[in-house]
Amino acid sequence: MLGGKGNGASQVQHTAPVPAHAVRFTTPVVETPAAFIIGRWAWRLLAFLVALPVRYPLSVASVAVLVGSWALWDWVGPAVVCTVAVVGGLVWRRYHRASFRRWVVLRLLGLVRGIWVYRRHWQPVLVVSGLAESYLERQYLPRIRSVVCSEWADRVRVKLVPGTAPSDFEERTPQLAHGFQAPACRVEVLGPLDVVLEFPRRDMLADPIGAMPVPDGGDAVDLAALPMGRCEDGRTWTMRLHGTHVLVAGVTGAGKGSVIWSAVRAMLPAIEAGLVRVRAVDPKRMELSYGRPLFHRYADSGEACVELLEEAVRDMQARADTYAGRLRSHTPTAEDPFEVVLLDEVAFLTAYHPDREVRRRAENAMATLTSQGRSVGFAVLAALQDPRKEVMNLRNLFPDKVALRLDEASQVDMVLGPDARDRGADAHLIDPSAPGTAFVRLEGSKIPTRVRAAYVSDADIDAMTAAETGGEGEG
Ligand SMILES: Nc1ncnc2c1ncn2[C@@H]1O[C@H](COP(=O)(O)OP(=O)(O)OP(=O)(O)O)[C@@H](O)[C@H]1O
Repeated sequence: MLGGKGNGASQVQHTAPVPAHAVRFTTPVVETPAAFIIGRWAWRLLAFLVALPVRYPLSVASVAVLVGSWALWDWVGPAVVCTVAVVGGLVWRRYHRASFRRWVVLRLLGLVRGIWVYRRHWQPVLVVSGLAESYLERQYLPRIRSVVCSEWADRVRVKLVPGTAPSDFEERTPQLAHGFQAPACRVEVLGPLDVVLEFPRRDMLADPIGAMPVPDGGDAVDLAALPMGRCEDGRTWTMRLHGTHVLVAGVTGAGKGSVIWSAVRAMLPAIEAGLVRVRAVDPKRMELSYGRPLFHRYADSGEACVELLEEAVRDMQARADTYAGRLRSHTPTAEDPFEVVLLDEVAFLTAYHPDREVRRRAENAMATLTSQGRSVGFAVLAALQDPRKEVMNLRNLFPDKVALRLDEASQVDMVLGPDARDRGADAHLIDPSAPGTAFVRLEGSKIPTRVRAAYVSDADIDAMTAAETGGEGEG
């Protein structure tokens, strides 16, 4: 029988725990003497006091001046110091508002928000969102190193607990944003165990941005940094077009037109000077037809669009032949202008056109332009509503992408790359009432940045075409 002594099985009570080992060694618990604990506290207090003048030089200097003046002149001293400080501050603010904001207002704000918003709620928010680590019944929390306020956001620099990774934070950005009552949270990795959590305080992109000023003259046009609109930190959003290709993706009404027109506007003097030539493919006949006089070539029907693309390919190959063995990069000149191919709703040609032959030829021409055009001064700026592979399998040939409002969360990574959503590029959550808002990866940054394209109105386009045609385009 199974339970019998003869089969070698020992008698075990059903409810008793089964020991993992016959002998268990446990660490002896030694009580720490109180003197050690008090000594450690005293040491930490001393280290804090010694570090104070280095960490907070202005605050420590102010307190020292107040105390010194009080010691020297009784209450008159602090009264005089405070009066001088207040009057000096008012004069400073009156004559140099920007530096006063940077050095006084934003620093004080950082101090107050650091204590009141972040340090006060740090432990509960991190514990509830699952970012606190436990080991041998002790809790380990990432440590706040500093809180710095800019005009639009709080940057909380954090030292991670060894053994954890920045991706733990990237996965919990919604919890952090809600926990600290911010509209969003972005994670930037500075180094090992060193990350910055960026919490926007206000939306610098809430109001529409008027068309950017047209550069003065062809020489002022920087094709590597065309002014397109504004970044969420208030800086001008600039976009490279020379030496790259740009894909602009967004649902209908997301503002693809404003990205295309802002780029054309930023190149206008160079177009007039003959340093840039634009070919426009406009199958919808709505967006680009308005500015026809600005374009070297324009096409709207399926067959004409493909012919335009194939002509661009022939020109590109002819230029590559003349450059072969002589030149390795392109500089725009009147003889060899920078050639831009604008494609509005590229899926019309690659997926929706009923004629399979047109689709095949369009895709071949686009693939050739995007894979060979960069170094010989050909760029493609294409707009697209649906970024899925079935619709546009050439999207990886576009090195730069702009993600306007998208339909689904999964489309964000299709447009901006695999980790874009984890890093806070919530293009699917862009407010439909803020067209032109997008996420882009700026040069030299791995973090997607929120931007808003300037709105180029019909009147602005009229003025641009009038300038090109010497007044005929007006009205
Ligand atoms: N940058 C912007 N700032 C403010 N409003 C904008 C901006 N861009 C577009 N809009 C507004 O949104 C409307 C739709 O924009 P637009 O036609 O550019 O979208 P789209 O993405 O090209 O849509 P579709 O694919 O249907 O052509 C415009 O008529 C305009 O009123």
